[in-house]
Formats: sequence, C-alpha cells, structure tokens
Amino acid sequence: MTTPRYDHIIVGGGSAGSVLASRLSADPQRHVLLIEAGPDTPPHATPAEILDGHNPFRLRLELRDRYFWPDLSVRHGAQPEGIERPERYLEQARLLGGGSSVNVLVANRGLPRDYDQWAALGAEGWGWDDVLPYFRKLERDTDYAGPLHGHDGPIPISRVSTRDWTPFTRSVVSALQAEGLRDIGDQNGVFDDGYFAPAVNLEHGQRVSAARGYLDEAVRARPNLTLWTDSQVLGLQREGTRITGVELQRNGEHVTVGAGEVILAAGALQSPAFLLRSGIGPASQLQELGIEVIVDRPGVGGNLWEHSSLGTLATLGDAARSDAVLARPGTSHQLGIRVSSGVDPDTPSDLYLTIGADAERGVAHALFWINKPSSSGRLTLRDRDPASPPHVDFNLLSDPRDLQRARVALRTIQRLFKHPVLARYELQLALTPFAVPQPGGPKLETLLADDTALEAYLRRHIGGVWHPSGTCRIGTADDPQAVVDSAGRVHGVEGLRVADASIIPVIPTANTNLPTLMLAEKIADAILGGA
Ligand SMILES: Cc1cc2nc3c(=O)[nH]c(=O)nc-3n(C[C@H](O)[C@H](O)[C@H](O)COP(=O)(O)OP(=O)(O)OC[C@H]3O[C@@H](n4cnc5c(N)ncnc54)[C@H](O)[C@@H]3O)c2cc1C
Repeated sequence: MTTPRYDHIIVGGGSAGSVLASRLSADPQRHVLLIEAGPDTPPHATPAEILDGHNPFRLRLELRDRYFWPDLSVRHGAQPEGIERPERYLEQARLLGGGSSVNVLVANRGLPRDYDQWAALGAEGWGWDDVLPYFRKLERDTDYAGPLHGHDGPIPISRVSTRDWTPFTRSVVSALQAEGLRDIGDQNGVFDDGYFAPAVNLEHGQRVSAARGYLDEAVRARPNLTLWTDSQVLGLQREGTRITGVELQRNGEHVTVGAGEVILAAGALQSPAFLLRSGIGPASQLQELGIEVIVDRPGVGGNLWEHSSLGTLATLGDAARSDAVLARPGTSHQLGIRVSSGVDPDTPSDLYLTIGADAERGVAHALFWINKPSSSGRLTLRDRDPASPPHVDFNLLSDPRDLQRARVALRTIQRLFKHPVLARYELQLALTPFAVPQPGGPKLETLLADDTALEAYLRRHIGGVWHPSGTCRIGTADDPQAVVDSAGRVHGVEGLRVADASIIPVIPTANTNLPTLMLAEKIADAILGGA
C-alpha cells in the first residue's frame, strides 16, 4: 500500500521527534507525518504509571515489556583483551515521548563549556551563546528567573523544595559542607561545583514528557499533522543518493510513504542503524555485510558516548529509617552533587553524585556517574535484518582517566559516609550495579582497600545511565567522523536529516534529555528558516 506524500516524515516520536512534529507542523503549509513504533500517550489518557513522577524506577522494573524495546543487549565496560565481556539488556523507550516518557526526570542542561566544545569540534553555530535561546525556549522554569531561563516553554522545570529534604538528606548536606561544597541552588544557571535540589520536569507531581508538553490537544488537532503510533519503520526508500520516503509496518500491513525529506529521530542506537542499513557508513563494514555503499562516512556509529556509573546500597537501621521518612514522595530527586575528581585539571566538574535514603524500601543509596567522560565506543550492525538490534559497545573505562575518576567517586562516597553525621547511622555500603540495584554486593570499604579487586569489579560491573549519544555527530563535510551538518542534514545524501541524541558531538556534563530537546528545537528552527 502507498499513501500520500508528506513534506517531512519524522521517524521516532521520542524526545526529539515530539519537538520536531510540534514545531514543524506549526507552519500550516508543511505536511508532517510522525511515526512511532510504540503506543500513544494521549493527553487525557496517559497511563498513571507514566505520569507518576515519584517512582520512575517502577517503569523499568515492572513494565519493561510494555514500554521498552525487547531485545537490546549491549556491552558496557572495556576489559583487557582475553576477558569475556558479558552483554546486558539495556532499556530504550518504545512509546510516544520516548526516553522522556520513562526517564528519571532529571532536567540538566550541562555547562557552557560543553557547547563551546561542540562548536570547537566543527558544530558551527552550536556554542553556548547559540544554544542558550533554545534551552530557554523549551522550558518554563517555575523556580528561577533572569536571562538564563525561559518562562513559557512547553516543559515545566521545578525542584523539590529544600524545605522537604529529610533529616537524612540534611545530614548528607552537613557532610558535603565539610568537603567545602555549598548549595548552588540553580544547577542550570550556576556552573560551579556544589550540591542542589535537582531540576526535574514535573508539574503538580506529574511527569511532563516531550509528548505531553509538545503534542497537546491543540497541536494534535492540526490538519497538517498526522500521528501514527504502533507503527514501525523498517527502512528508508531511495533513488540514487536521494532519500524519498520510508517503508513501515502498520496495522499488520506493509506500507510505503513518500516524503520531501525524512528526519531520523529514532534515538542514538537506532538512527545510525537506519543509515548503515541504507549504505551510509564506513565502507569496509558495510561491504562485509553485503550492503551496497551509497556514501562512505566512517563516523556513522562511532563516537558512542555514555556516562559510566555505579551505585552503592546499604540497609537502613532504625535511626536512619526514621530520619529518611519523606514528608512527600520523591527520594531520587532530593539531592544532586556536582564535583571535580581532579584527575584532569582541564576538565573540572566531571563527577555527579546522588545520595538518598528510602524508608519504605529500607535502604540508603549513593550513586555516581562520570559526568564528563573520556571514553567512547562504537555501534555496528550485526546483520542487514531491520529486526536485528545493533551491536553496541560503550567501551566504558577504556580511557584510564575514567577508571581513575570512578575510584575517586567511590572514595568520595566512602569519605562522606565516614563523616560523624553519617557515621552515626552505621551504614555498611555495598556495591551494586546502578541499573539493577541489588543487595549482597562486596563491601565498599573492603574493595577500596584492594586496588586490583576494585579495578576488576569496576571493569566487570560498570554501567551507564541510559544516555547513549553521539553516533551521527555534527561536523563539517570534510571531517570523516562527522555525519550531519549544523542543520542535521546527512553529508553526501539529499532528503535526509538526523535530529536526536545521535548528533551530539561530545556528551555534555549532563543527563541527555534536556540537551536533546534543545537540539530538536534548534534543528526545527533551522528547517523553518529554510535550511
Ligand atoms: C530509563 C531511562 C532513564 C533516563 N533518565 C534520564 C534522566 O533522568 N534525565 C535525562 O535527561 N535523561 C534521561 N534519560 C535519557 C533521555 O531520556 C534520552 O537521552 C532522550 O530521551 C533521548 O531522546 P531521543 O529523541 O534521542 O531518543 P528517544 O527519546 O529514545 O526516542 C526515539 C524514539 O524512536 C522510536 N523508534 C525507534 N526506532 C523506530 C522505528 N524503527 N520505527 C518507529 N519508531 C522508532 C522509539 O520507540 C522512541 O520512542 C533516561 C533514559 C532512559 C531510557
């Protein structure tokens, strides 16, 4: 079956796809089709578990089959040659709103230096002064005003009031102050090290995903916007080097749809796979799989970033448990900490810690992630079949500086818990992979005393925080590692853009949802401006 032609087909209705569909269809002359593989989250019928902003972990732990791609397993850590590296399941969202519908809601912009680094690497027009207007445009900050903030964007940004911090969190704060850290308040406007109540995209306790913020009833009512959910794109259609449309599976039928241009917004682990299967990528790799090479772009699938992460967990005794009772729910959103490991003096603020306690679950937790890592990996195809998930190797800790940063992070956590205000709780922290918190891991204190064992543990158990990015990075056409230009157009082909977390040149010092919304706003603006 063939359906009418559209001006823009957006593949993937996640964080970026929702922004693009909303902004492009604001021009009534443009006919826009948004295609999402997973279910819709309609404005008045969004499932309660998606709206629930206080227990975002439940989605991953209990509702995996409903809201996540089923078969994606990845390799996280880099290990010395000869040691087997297990593959682990990685959750990637499969529903309208994508990651923003299932994530932990932390709304972090990163630091000005991140975007100046993008510009320095060839992403022309993507320096901090260029991206700030788009960070402002997407947000409605309910706590902070001034030139750094927006007040009428689709995404509300708020923070748990420090008045609602538990006595346990206040004890952690005392220990942090002893480390010389201070409350910086606005993590998105004050760029020093310190602690803060993390910014989250919550309003009245409910999640505001990109779908909820950008695809409201008024937007959905536009006659020039078509929204297809439960519809999976299988591949791109092409004439020579021009992309002319997509083929997909919808309601049990195989459908082809033509377009003036196709915009890939399928996320950093799926958009590059579309390029590779269409013959756009490293020639030798494509030839090995028997794929005709349309454009030799060695960068496709490379430059794969993630924030390395690991957690610690302790069982609460009676004293800690009563100090951890929350006035309101929201444990994971009480306290964020930005610190410098000192490993690379040119890259301060490279660690993020979060520490909390949950009286209901009877545990305290301290997690770290390397917020400005030096290691990156690669994504490749396993085969030509569109149903096969790609082979994903994050290669975490391959750069020795990251191993060192992880050690510093764990030592910092241990030092904080040894401070008298926390030592009185007598919490025995044990290591646990962050993604699947499990009791019974080795004691932090024991591992810190044995450097070899610590390294072995880190290499085996290091995980990420669901921030894959960078696999189709922005840069100039003469840079072989660049895949798209500053307006998201794929070098060497016509009628094709990428506009999602894939185009990030280097992972920012931040969780990736807000930067992805920002970049989608900026690309939409470029398209509306004629780029
Ligand atoms: C569990 C989890 C927790 C996270 N926590 C945070 C956090 O607290 N803060 C933060 O900033 N970031 C967080 N992130 C990361 C953040 O949500 C992502 O970086 C962001 O959503 C990426 O946006 P995207 O548009 O690039 O991709 P996505 O939002 O993943 O969107 C891609 C969309 O494309 C669809 N798609 C893919 N292939 C096809 C196809 N063949 N046909 C049709 N549709 C397709 C997918 O179903 C998906 O909906 C988290 C992510 C996860 C998964």
